[in-house]
Amino acid sequence: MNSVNVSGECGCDGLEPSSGADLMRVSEARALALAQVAPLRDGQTVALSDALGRTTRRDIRAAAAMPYFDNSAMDGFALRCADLAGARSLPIAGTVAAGDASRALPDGAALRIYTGAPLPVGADAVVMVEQCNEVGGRVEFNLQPCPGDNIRRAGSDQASGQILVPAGTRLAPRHVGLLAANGITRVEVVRPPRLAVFSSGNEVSDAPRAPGQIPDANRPMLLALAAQAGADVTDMGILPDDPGTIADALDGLDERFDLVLTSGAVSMGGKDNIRGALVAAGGSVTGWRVALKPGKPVMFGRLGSTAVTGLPGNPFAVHVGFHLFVAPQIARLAGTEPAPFAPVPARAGFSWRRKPGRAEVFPVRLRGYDAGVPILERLGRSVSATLFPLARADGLAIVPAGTDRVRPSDPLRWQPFGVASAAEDPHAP
Ligand SMILES: Nc1nc2c(c(=O)[nH]1)N[C@H]1C(S)=C(S)[C@@H](COP(=O)(O)OP(=O)(O)OC[C@H]3O[C@@H](n4cnc5c(N)ncnc54)[C@H](O)[C@@H]3O)O[C@H]1N2
Ligand code: MOO
Repeated sequence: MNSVNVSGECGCDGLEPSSGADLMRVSEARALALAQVAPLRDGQTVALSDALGRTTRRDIRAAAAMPYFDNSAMDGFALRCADLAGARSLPIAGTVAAGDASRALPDGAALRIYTGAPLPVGADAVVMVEQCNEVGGRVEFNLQPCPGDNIRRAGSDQASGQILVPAGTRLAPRHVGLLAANGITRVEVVRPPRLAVFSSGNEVSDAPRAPGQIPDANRPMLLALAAQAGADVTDMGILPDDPGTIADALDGLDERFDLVLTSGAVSMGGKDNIRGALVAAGGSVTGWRVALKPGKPVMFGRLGSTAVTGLPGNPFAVHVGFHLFVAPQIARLAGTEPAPFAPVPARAGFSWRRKPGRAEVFPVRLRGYDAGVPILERLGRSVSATLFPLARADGLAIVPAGTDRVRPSDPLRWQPFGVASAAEDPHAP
């Protein structure tokens, strides 16, 4: 891991270019990114309707066994199996629907019952309506039921006191559903990490007019990525290429934010001021430059107790840096286990000769499946300044630093963005 001295203690400014040999490996950089943050301690209680994407602070336990009461799994007829001995039909004594109070099953009779209705006291089976004929106030059964048929027993899903959702879970719609099913309307969650997003560069503008100016791609993208990852995001605008102004903007941010994100001005150019400005603001640079393409000049640092992550300016490098380093930082702050990057196995559907030395992340499209394994097509030409190939990708794939060649059907690992659009899985139901 390379730690960049920017304090001046060695008599230099510590910002000289370093050789390729001291680039951090991606795994080292990720560990360093995570070391800049610690799980937040403060919690808050929110309504279940506001809990999506928030992280549970404690185990949430079931207050009662579920289902609450014995009930019917089908629309049909509830009966006592023994009453059918020697008979094929029973008189219908009435109807019990979901929402009705529990009632008793008269001796030698059946009750019409609907799904979810409480099982009548004395009944021991439900026969589906499809397996019955109703004739003049009686029901004829086309099969001999067994005790327990089509009954959902009280407590058969979960016991009282059982953990429904463990601490450290980022709440997804399925968790919201389970908690709602248990009558839970408020949950204790971790305060969302407060995250500040800056862009930088004299050329970057929200309303480009002058020649040489370009629209800001990184700030809107980072705000969207961070919000999706569960952070409480603040748009801090665009910093000019001026070290003093950047240092002033960073000064004091540690009191307001858990993580500060910048993009641009972290490489070798005369205007690449972020590292120096962080030090001038009283912070420190804990690592810089990763053997990663795109995203080599990434900087990790701290300002008081706040992590400062400096992503490069090139927009695709920003996207990649977010997934590899910032998403894990947000997860750790929020108290969840950071997910591994690109854990899904796939195979190449392309050939590619490349210069080894840096791990490379590239946009891919799912072309199809071979015996259930995704076959990926590589998009774009490894240009980190463009988002165009990324926008039509199904995910990101990664090759290790030593890879100089990828042949068709070579194994790869990838990170799908969600449901892939194009390909049909022959193994799909
Ligand atoms: N001599 C070297 N030059 C460069 C190196 C190197 O190692 N030695 N690294 C290259 C790599 S890799 C990258 S990535 C870039 C990153 O440089 P910076 O982080 O300093 O970024 P900038 O120079 O400020 O900007 C790079 C590029 O991105 C555009 N940009 C910046 N911010 C935005 C934004 N918010 N929205 C859209 N586009 C943005 C900027 O205009 C530049 O074109 O450095 C290489 N150079
Ligand atoms: O990080 Mo740069 O984007 O490798 O070109």
